[in-house]
Amino acid sequence: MRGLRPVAGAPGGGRGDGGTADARWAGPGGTGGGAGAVAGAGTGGAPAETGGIVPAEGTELGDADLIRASMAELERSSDAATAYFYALLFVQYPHLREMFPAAMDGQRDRLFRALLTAVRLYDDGKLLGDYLSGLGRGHRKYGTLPTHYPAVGECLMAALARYTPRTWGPRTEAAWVRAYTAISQTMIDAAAEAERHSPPWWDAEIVSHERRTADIAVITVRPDQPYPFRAGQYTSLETPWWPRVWRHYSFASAPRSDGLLTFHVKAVPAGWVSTALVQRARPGDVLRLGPPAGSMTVDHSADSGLLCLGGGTGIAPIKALVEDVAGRGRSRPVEVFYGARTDHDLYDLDTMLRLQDRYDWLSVRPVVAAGRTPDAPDALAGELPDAVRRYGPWSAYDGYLSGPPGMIRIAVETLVGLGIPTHRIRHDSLDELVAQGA
Ligand SMILES: NC(=O)C1=CN([C@@H]2O[C@H](COP(=O)(O)OP(=O)(O)OC[C@H]3O[C@@H](n4cnc5c(N)ncnc54)[C@H](O)[C@@H]3O)[C@@H](O)[C@H]2O)C=CC1
Repeated sequence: MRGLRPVAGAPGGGRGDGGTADARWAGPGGTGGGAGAVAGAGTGGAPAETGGIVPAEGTELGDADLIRASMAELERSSDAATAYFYALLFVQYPHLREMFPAAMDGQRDRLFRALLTAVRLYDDGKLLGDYLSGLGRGHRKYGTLPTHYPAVGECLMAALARYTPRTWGPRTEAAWVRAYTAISQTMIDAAAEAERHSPPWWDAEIVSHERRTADIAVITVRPDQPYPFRAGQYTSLETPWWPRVWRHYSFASAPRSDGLLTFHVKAVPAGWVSTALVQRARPGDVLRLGPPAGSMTVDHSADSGLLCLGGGTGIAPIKALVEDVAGRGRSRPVEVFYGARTDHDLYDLDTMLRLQDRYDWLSVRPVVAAGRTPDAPDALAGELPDAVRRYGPWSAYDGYLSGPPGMIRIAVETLVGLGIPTHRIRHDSLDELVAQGA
């Protein structure tokens, strides 16, 4: 796999032959060690022919093609395949069950989305490496060990073999074995590296809980150890009420000298974690936080202006970005469009307007989708992307987008149409956002 390092000490001989015949999943072997050999794909075979990982020149593309074709076939039965995968995993390795939430619905989607993301990034070694490293660091909070990867690999191969009958064969299996071995090793290495300087999770006590509307709370926590992160990033969060159910929340402030962290949470229908956080959580309750993630951060080496669109609670990381720019003490135009369904939903408008009063480089424009706006008489009417189109020019700005996935998709199109190239538009992964906040 391009861009991924070869597995140090991977079992097998490393023919790099593009996957003829009998490759078997044998598990990664490098840092952290301990990942023993297992038979693959239910075929009960000999240890792997997986060594080398980066196949000989010319065979890489073959692997990518084989895996993409396999994923395209899998997509049609992804629900059944992931259900089969987990059923097999828990039957064969019952001790792993306790690492997963009681209800597995969301978890099934997560596995499939992670695979899709890895396949989508397959040809971009840097992005793929970053993504997998983040995944590896994030898995520490679940108690994932290097020895767990072969079990997952074995069940994944079995699920692929069963649910992709048209594309499955020795070459595809070999391609998957190489890919999974490289993926696991990258995750294991990243986890081992993170272990040297940070805990697997942070306990964080709620120190303030402020209900802003019937369904939105602003929650501030004190982590038990210093929590390093950058403005614009997010974390994963677990509540005591829903063990092993983790949800993502963006930090609503830049790092503060008192070490406190703030989140904006909206209770969404059927959102167990968000509803518990808004309705049940109180000061004194202790949450768990995973490591920081996300790359919607400010490039302080540039001078370009920031065009920020924050939809609903998506205003949280935008506020953090504004504080970050302010903290650098340099004037840099920052234009914030803050959208909500109704004026009543502009729960953080006062804070944003106070920031605007303080900084002459900052402009904040509320945008309300629906009807009359007695609570925010100056608000623009319409959807966020439409409002942005009425101003500009924006081609010299970098775009920062935060909010519902539908808004982000349309805003990307809008900003590209207004002359901002995609590489200068930042937002969190839409795959991650789908699971955000629920
Ligand atoms: N880092 C991030 O990107 C963050 C994302 N979020 C996400 O933001 C969302 C916030 O939810 P709510 O407050 O209920 O937002 P909401 O549904 O009330 O919408 C907020 C704004 O987005 C606009 N919008 C929504 N869907 C749109 C679409 N399809 N096209 C164009 N504009 C659209 C609305 O008009 C409104 O201005 C959640 O999905 C949450 O997961 C929250 C925090 C951070």
